[in-house]
Amino acid sequence: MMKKRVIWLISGINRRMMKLLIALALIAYIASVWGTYTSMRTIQENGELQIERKIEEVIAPLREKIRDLEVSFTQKYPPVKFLSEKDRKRILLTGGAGFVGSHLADKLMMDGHEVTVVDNFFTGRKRNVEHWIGHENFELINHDVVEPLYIEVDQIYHLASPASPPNYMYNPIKTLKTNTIGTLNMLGLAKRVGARLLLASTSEVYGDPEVHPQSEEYWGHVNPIGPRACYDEGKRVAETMCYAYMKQEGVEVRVARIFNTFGSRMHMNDGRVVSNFILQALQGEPLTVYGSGSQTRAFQYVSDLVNGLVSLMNSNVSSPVNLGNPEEHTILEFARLIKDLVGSRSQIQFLPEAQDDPQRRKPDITKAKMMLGWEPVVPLEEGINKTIHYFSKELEYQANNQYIPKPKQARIKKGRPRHN
Ligand SMILES: O=c1ccn([C@@H]2O[C@H](COP(=O)(O)OP(=O)(O)O[C@H]3OC[C@@H](O)[C@H](O)[C@H]3O)[C@@H](O)[C@H]2O)c(=O)[nH]1
Repeated sequence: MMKKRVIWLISGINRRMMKLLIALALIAYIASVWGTYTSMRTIQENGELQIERKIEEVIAPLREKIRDLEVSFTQKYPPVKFLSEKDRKRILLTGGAGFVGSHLADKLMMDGHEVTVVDNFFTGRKRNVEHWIGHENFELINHDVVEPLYIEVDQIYHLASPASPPNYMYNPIKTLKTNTIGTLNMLGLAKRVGARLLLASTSEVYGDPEVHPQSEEYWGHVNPIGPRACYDEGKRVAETMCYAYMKQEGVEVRVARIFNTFGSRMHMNDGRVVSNFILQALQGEPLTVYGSGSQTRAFQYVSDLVNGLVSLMNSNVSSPVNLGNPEEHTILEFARLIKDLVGSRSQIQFLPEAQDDPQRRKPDITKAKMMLGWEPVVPLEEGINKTIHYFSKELEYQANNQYIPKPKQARIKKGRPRHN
């Protein structure tokens, strides 16, 4: 009965209806499959979105850190001028990580030159030039000028040598080697590559002067066998070498006779009067005056010296030139001035006078004024205040590193110092 009814129903549907029904069934099927597919997609997309959100949460702070690092990298160096190939010089700076050398490196870098600093780090410190490390115009080489150096340069500022009396007396043979063999090596390099060399000579070539103030014509009054001779005579023979290379080999030389200089980046243990007095005043310890304190000095701020050195290098003056500040003070006056500027209650303590200590010193800078148009511009008090600020910061830094420096005295060490 049932079977008959179905056959009757089917036979009642014509072919067209059949096709329509099949099409409808197909559409229904596709719609249901599509529905399942899209809902699965939504679930999947939601999942993916959540994962992405989670990843973003982790990555965002990292991305920020990278951005900060990129910013700090691009702002890392002090601004540097752009110089054309023609004006940009390749400059070698021996002793460039030291007190004066590092300030000179700053100026030459900021002027847009390519600077190679060479230092053996006896008194120089990496910290003094660390702000240039990685700069495309800057190179730092750990090298002792007593050994030859083979590089290509246009100018050489030859500053390598300990300069403070306790430091140069610490190892007199090494001081002599640095100023003689070291200078010969640098002159040899200048000759080979056709570079101009500026020697950082010193007011100490005038010894304990009998002429006052000291002009470049004065030949000096030096004890050749005293404790200062390693430096005084070392620099005197370095000058002699410069002029021998100039006359015999045609090397272009410049000789700066540098008078007492002070400023930031002087080593805490340097032992020179400015760093000693400031350190003692800041720490409330007695200011140690050697002898009666009636001996005189004239002090220049380091930025003035740096400008003088660059002017001299780029001038056509090949004979020696004094670079110093002619404002003369006794050491006792100087102790009182520093005590006042620090606002310290330190006492002044008189110690035995140092052997062969020059009694009077003051530069005659007529030549520098006339030939270079140079003279110091930083007033003494301004320079000292800047230096006091620097040393206070240094004391904080050292205290954080559990190291309290003590001023060094100008006494020769007992025993046989090492040298090489
Ligand atoms: O604690 C101290 C240190 C030094 N002094 C005195 O202060 C005067 C200056 O002494 P410094 O050690 O600062 O420097 P000096 O003038 O003796 O030598 C300097 O001369 C010129 C540069 O070339 C060198 O930087 C350095 O050799 C000297 O009379 C010295 O005896 C003190 O009275 N007390």
